[in-house]
Amino acid sequence: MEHIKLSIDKTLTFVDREEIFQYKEESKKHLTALHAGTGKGNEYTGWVNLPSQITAAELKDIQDTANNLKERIEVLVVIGIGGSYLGAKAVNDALANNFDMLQADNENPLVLYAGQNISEDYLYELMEILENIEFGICVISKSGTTTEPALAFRLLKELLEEGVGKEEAKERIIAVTDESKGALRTLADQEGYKTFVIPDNVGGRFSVLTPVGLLPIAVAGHDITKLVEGAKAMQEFTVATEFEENPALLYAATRNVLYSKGKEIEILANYNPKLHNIAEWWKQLYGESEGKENKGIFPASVDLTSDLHSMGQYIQEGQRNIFETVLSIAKTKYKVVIPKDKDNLDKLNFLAGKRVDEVNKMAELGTQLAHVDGGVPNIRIELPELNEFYIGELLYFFEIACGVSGYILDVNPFDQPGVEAYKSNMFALLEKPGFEEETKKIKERL
Ligand SMILES: O=P(O)(O)OC[C@H]1O[C@](O)(CO)[C@@H](O)[C@@H]1O
Repeated sequence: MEHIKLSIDKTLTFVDREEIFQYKEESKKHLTALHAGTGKGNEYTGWVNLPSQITAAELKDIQDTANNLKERIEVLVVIGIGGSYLGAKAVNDALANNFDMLQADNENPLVLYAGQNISEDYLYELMEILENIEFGICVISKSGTTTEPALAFRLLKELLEEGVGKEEAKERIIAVTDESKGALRTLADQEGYKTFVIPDNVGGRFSVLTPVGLLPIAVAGHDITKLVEGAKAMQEFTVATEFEENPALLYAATRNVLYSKGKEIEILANYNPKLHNIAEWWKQLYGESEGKENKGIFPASVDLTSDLHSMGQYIQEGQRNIFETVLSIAKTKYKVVIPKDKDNLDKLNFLAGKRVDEVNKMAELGTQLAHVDGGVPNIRIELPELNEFYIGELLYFFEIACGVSGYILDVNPFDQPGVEAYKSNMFALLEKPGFEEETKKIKERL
């Protein structure tokens, strides 16, 4: 079976293979600890075996719920923030037609997102559109108490109930949350919504292969069974494969060696706009997992070749504290051949007869060589093609590599204590009951 491929060859003018290979035993130990649940933050390692544990009955329940929604609605609004929406958006955008919104014959509901910001204009414009559309809501929050999604849900629930009545709204609202805790669980039980559970031992950023990601992906019409199969294939591959050929262990080790040499920023680059939100998901995964105790690689991303005309200058000649990881798709879905032009005013006839993808691939190779020459080590990840199976492999690959990498860095990759600071300031400023002391203190600083 073909898998996604990792190449570290273009880091080897910056680091020795031996420096990477010295992590062989350590990274294997960390992989074992993740599977055995014996490492730091082990109460949140339930995602490690998710792909092999998810049952056909669970997938069917998700698919049936998606099918039921599809019969009632034209738009599904996924309400969630961070890990409660980024995975679904990443997969949906990777697999959808680039111009999905304009496709009149789309038989699947359009998936939109809310609760991932607190912009009044965003919510106003969304509600304005939804007023004339048959819509449903999938509200997702593991804690069930996060302000952004709770606020959006309060508004959209009211809009939906006003539009179709409380009974029909109940059929169109699905809640994904904790089994027993949190305000969303209480509300969902009280209102009688269909619910799915985010397991206690799976943190938000590792939850894409639970109903958090799978339900919105199924509603958008993508094959969740194939997605899980891909993740399972990568789970098995990473367990069975020796370090030298193991993409996850090699990626974790290589990025840590680069980091130890001052390469503090990793840029995830793609050459296909459909992968833009894979990078957004990846940024939360690595940023929240590793950025703590004053340590961690800063995860950034670019869309190429677009950003070669904006960020390209910096990557080529700016501070030499970056390395790049390139996501490449071997085979396109469609074929577009460049035509010959009799006047050739644009001087592009030398490309006539070639596929657009050949140009894209040469841009990719040329950029990689230029960046390496400019002092930017390059890692390359190749997907044979963009489909559910290989996206599933990619998601699991990044997750398991993240766990190993976090352990090499010697942090707990599964907590995110730093996220609370802004929340407590915001509540103090908004004078939330219970924050009286904080309110007094923060007001003195203004
Ligand atoms: O699903 P929840 O509990 O609403 O959390 C959403 C996001 O907020 C965070 O907890 C950070 O505040 C992320 O880790 C998480 O993905």
